Amino acid sequence: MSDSDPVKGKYAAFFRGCPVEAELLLSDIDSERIFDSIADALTETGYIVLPAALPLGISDALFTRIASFEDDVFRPAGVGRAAEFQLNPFVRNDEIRWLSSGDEVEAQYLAWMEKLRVGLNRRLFMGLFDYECHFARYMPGAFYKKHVDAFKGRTNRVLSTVFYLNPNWAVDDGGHLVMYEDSVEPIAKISPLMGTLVVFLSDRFPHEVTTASRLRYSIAGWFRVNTTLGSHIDPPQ
Ligand SMILES: O=C(O)CCC(=O)C(=O)O
Ligand SMILES: [Fe+2]
Repeated sequence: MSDSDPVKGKYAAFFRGCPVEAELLLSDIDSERIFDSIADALTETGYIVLPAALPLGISDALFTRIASFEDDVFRPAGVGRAAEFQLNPFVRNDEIRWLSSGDEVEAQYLAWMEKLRVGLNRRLFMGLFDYECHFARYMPGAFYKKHVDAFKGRTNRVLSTVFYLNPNWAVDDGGHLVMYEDSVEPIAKISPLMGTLVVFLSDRFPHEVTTASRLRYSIAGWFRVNTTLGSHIDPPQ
């Protein structure tokens, strides 16, 4: 716990002697501030890049987990949902594995995203209903061509997240997330560096993953709104 931070400093004396509770509470104070920044950025520009949003222990554990998976844990990623799902290796050739709360480490990531969901609904009334996410592994040479995660009015995915798990990534390694808005010029070019979290409005920013020269790990996820219609319970779109 650091006394130099004004908010932490204020509570430091109070919590001296009970470090576990203090750290837990302080990490909540940290995440509330991060949720403020995310909410402000979504209102102002529609996206944010945060170099170290989650507690370091969670990033490290997620990296250890994805790096320990055998090859057969991953499935080739496809394009389109449900009945429209198809493999299209000319568009993307990464491999994925969905997260589930059955694993302790994955549960910690999902729990942080649940706090973010509640935090954003409270601040922006976004009506975020649930969250789904998968690990992604891009082998050297893999890419994901320019796409949007959601088409306006045709999807229940409203907010995209990407979290990177690549220690010591160099600019020359490629594998950038390149984001566009209205023009052909990119608005952002993001290195997939360990601990970086990107959050953006799903229907607003076409984006691509450029070819990487080394193995690239990430967790891509989407907050969804509930689009239950009549007898169709939250249909996939
Ligand atoms: O890994 C990334 O940087 C982005 C991945 C992506 O765009 C997606 O999975 O939809
Ligand atoms: Fe995407």
